Amino acid sequence: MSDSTPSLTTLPAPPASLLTGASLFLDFDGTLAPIAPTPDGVIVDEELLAMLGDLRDALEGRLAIVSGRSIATLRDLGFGGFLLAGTHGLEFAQPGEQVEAPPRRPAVDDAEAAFHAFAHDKPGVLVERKSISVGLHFRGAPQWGEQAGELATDLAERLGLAVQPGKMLFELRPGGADKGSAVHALMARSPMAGGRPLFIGDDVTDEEGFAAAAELGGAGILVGPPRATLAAFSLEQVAAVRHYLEKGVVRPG
Ligand SMILES: O=P(O)(O)OC[C@H]1O[C@H](O[C@H]2O[C@H](CO)[C@@H](O)[C@H](O)[C@H]2O)[C@H](O)[C@@H](O)[C@@H]1O
Repeated sequence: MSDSTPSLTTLPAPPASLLTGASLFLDFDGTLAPIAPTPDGVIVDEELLAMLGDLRDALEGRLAIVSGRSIATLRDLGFGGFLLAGTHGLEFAQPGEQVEAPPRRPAVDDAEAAFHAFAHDKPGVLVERKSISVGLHFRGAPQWGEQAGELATDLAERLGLAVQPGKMLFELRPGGADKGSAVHALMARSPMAGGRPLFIGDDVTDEEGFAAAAELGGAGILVGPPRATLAAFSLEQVAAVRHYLEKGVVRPG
């Protein structure tokens, strides 16, 4: 995050005019889909995919999904036709093309084994195996959150991995990238180059995306209640994001 002073006041809603000429970066969980009790409890409906497809066309291709999910999972969820940045900026893929990603490190397997050892006698604690990272979820058993965080921090130090905090979640992944670096990388090439970056997200991992969008002359839109943020605008919830994005879709007739 940059040194700018974060704001705790309620931010204004984004004007629809921001969508004109935008290069749009969309987070997934908590932004395009409401938070569900478990990672695989999320549903992506056909209507959302169709609306995003229309919006991408209206923006001449300048729409990317930038998520903490792996690209394999984003494709399974139905986003195969979109430009994707996965695993918090570590993976990239153009529609239908191979994923550009670092290999899965043995250290991530070691972390996964340690997470399983921690979770096995704690109902509600869940290990999420991802392509090049691993998550420890405690949404189903919040009382274990503090210990989960201590374990993740300790493992990160011992195994040379980065801790990525999330919503009721700690992930371990290789460092060296974040959603901000993903925005910079994508803005340097087609189809995202040339537009004004607009990053919409809800989680702490989206703050680097807000910062990068602002650095490049655009803005961030925070989804959810006020908090310390580098976003300039806010939308209350997922339904409001969808309503806002629909304003950018040009339909014949
Ligand atoms: O960058 P995002 O697209 O927001 O992804 C961040 C993480 O989202 C997922 O976990 C979160 O959503 C789950 C489903 O709603 C919820 O059960 C969990 O508590 C949240 O932390 C996903 O499972 C992670 O892999 C993503 O990194």
